[in-house]
Amino acid sequence: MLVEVLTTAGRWNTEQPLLTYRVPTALEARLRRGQLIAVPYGDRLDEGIVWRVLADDEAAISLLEEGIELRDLSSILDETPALLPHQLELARWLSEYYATSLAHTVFNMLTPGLLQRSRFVLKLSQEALEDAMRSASSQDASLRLRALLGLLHTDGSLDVEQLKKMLGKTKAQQLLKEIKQSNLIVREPELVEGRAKIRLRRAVRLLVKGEELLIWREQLEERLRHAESEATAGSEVPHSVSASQATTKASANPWSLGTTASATLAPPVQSKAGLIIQRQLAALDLLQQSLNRGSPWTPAALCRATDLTERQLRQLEDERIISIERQELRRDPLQGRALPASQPLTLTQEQEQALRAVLDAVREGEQGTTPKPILLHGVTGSGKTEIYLQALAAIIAQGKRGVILVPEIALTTQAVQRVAGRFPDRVAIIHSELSVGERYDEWRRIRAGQVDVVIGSRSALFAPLPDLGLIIIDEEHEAAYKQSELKPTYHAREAALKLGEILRIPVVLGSATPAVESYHRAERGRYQLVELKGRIGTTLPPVEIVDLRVELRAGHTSIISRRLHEGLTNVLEQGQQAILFLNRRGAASCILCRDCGYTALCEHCDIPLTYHSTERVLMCHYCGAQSKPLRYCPACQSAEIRYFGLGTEKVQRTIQKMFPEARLLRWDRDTARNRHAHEALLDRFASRQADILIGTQMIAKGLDLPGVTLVGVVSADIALNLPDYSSPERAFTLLTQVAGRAGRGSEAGHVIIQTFNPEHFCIDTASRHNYDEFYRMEIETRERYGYPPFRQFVKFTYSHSNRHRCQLEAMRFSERLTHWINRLGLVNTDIVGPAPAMLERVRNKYRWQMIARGPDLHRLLRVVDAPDWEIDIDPISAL
Ligand SMILES: Nc1ncnc2c1ncn2[C@@H]1O[C@H](COP(=O)(O)OP(=O)(O)OP(=O)(O)O)[C@@H](O)[C@H]1O
Ligand SMILES: [Zn+2]
Repeated sequence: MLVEVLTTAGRWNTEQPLLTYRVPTALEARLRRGQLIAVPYGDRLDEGIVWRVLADDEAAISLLEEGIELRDLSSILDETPALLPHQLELARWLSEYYATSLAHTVFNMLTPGLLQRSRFVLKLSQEALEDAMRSASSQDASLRLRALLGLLHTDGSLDVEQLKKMLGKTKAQQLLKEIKQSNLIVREPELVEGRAKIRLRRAVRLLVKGEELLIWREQLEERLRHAESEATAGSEVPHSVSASQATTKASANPWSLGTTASATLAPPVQSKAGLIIQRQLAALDLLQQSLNRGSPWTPAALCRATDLTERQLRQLEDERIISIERQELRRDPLQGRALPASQPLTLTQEQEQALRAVLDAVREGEQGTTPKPILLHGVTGSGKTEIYLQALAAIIAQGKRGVILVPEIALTTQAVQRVAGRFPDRVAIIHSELSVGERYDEWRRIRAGQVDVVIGSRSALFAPLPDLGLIIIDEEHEAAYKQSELKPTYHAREAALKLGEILRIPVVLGSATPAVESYHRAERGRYQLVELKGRIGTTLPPVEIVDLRVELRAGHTSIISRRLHEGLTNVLEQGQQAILFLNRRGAASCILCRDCGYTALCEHCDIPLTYHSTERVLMCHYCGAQSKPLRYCPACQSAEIRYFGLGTEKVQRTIQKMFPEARLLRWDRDTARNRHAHEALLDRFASRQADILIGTQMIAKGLDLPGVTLVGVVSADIALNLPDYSSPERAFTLLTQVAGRAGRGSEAGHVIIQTFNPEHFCIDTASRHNYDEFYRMEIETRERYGYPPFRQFVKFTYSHSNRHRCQLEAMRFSERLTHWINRLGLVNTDIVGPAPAMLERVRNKYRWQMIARGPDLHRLLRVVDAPDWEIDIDPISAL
């Protein structure tokens, strides 16, 4: 039997051929696709993954004919495959579509820290082991070699890298040469375990049970009485805790408090020997109680609780009453989180229909046709989550399992609570803020089939969940589903669609504001569109637009308009809650006329220009065109041209001054650095310990807080003015989602949007919660300018510490691309740029980029060889 293996050897970022190895007969029966194995590679040992198992005849013969000698694989590192067959198939697609080497793609699908490192160790040779005396006193050995021999005698082995560190490179080389000549030490290749490890801890286990335990206890008690009578000859025999008392009435057990303080309840024991026996009895009681509790005692904790020393505890081990062993300690990311159990709700008619659509699609797949993905377009608060939960419950009842992807930030908050509360103990979580160990433990639970649902961020798609029957992507429009910097630059939605195709299972894409691209696909019939048009038991909140130009003209210069001030006053008086939202991204970069709302746009791209203060130019970050900064507004001649920017801190200060009594909570990247901080902030606001929440785009995501009746958007404009073709979509989505946080409870809510651009179609349509109208206008623009989804984009980025070199390489590369476009005869395909990236200088490196646009760029990608360039395929933004 032969196997094709992807190995960790060599450079992952260039395509490596699959290596073929022979399978030793002893391993044949155990070998599976997707298993991690050790293989010889040169004189090293490397880790690999079984890509394909080949029958002898077909492959071996042709290889033998070519005169290729095959080596045996060394061992199976893990019996349970790390990737399932459908995931290997997904990997193949990802690797092709996102132009990333197969090895790189596959190894990046594994849980972090899993892969083992290859190294060499020095060990004593057989000869040296057999004749230790002679080897140690070997005449012709140098002093160093003798010292090393001594070390190996005590330690067994030494890492060659370690030796180099100890001696320095040259001396180590000399010594290694000497080693080679002597036959006392051998150099062996080895693999070292990765960072992901099982956490073990020592635990005390009760070996005897029932009747046998009672007998033991009686014997101990007998010994206790004996010890006592010896110590206090003539006095009354003290009686200690009796067995029946301890087991039947746990609450009355004086030891159940885990301290010896309550020992005074029984007559005091006098002798030292008696005391030890009494403490041992207490330890038995505690162990017996913990049997039904599930969490075992560590020896240290048991000793602390009973005042036994470890030696005294070990006496029980010697007598074979207990054993002290190593047990796995699971690192549970949900530990300590309140997860209120939830029951299925009675669905509304709309929800019922949506659920039926999903389950029909499941059935279709079972009957052998690939079901269409479902785009679940439901307004904010229409109860999409409940549909997901019931769809999952239905497939679980059929013995299948499901994955639900949610935006990163939502993972730390409500989504997890809802899912974990519905399927207690049957949910695993995967996201980037978990520690390597937590992820590893969750990953193994998933792989072992111990969970029915995996909830996670984009990489959760790669968890080896068996019997996958349904994939749900909540908030499918979210940018976080795209991996932009690291290879492969995949979009989780696209990967999920591919998995759905491979497995013939439905993929449900849910959103109140579907990506323009997704809606377009639904229109063209690639997805089945299912809509939820109304909220449950309430209506969408009315949205009021405040024209900041009018405010200014009336002499009101505060960042909080009079209407918003009024709204906040009301909320505070009624004891309700408000959210104030502002978008800080790209702050201080857009140019705006405060009189007429004019923004400077590139004349070639219809995209807002960015001001570069160092060079004092306005620049289009899409095509690179530059122009002089403006002093007067070209539209109304006003001198009120401003660079707009505003931070959460400033808003907080202003609000605090206006409402000194109000309890404010600020939620942004500075106040919530990790998931615990997010949880804490959310808990505080949800439990009404604050009145007003001020935050950036983070707070727009999926929060369901019934106490919130007012949502204020401090400035809608920055979101509109990012120099990117996708910025209208982002602005609309953001405004609609933020507005959707108001009035979700029993009290009616409303929304106030402050803007200098009240007529802007994004603001206008968002204020009417009108997705369809927004979509019509946006798709028309996209078509007119050939933006996605009408053409594919690929973004190429180059960085270099020298600005000139960076620019030069960018120019050269752009010429090469253009050359290839012509050679290949790619129609309707061109290059925009090169231009400096939005953030031109990052960590002391200049960045230049360009965008290739065309109906299908894969032919181009196959011929360009640009290992030094970052290549983002289907970027979510042109910035
Ligand atoms: N059938 C039902 N009966 C009663 N209440 C329901 C029902 N379905 C959902 N709800 C409640 O309606 C509220 C909104 O639901 P949910 O948070 O799922 O909305 P959503 O569609 O995900 O919204 P968003 O897109 O804004 O996140 C929740 O508090 C939920 O408990
Ligand atoms: Zn331009």
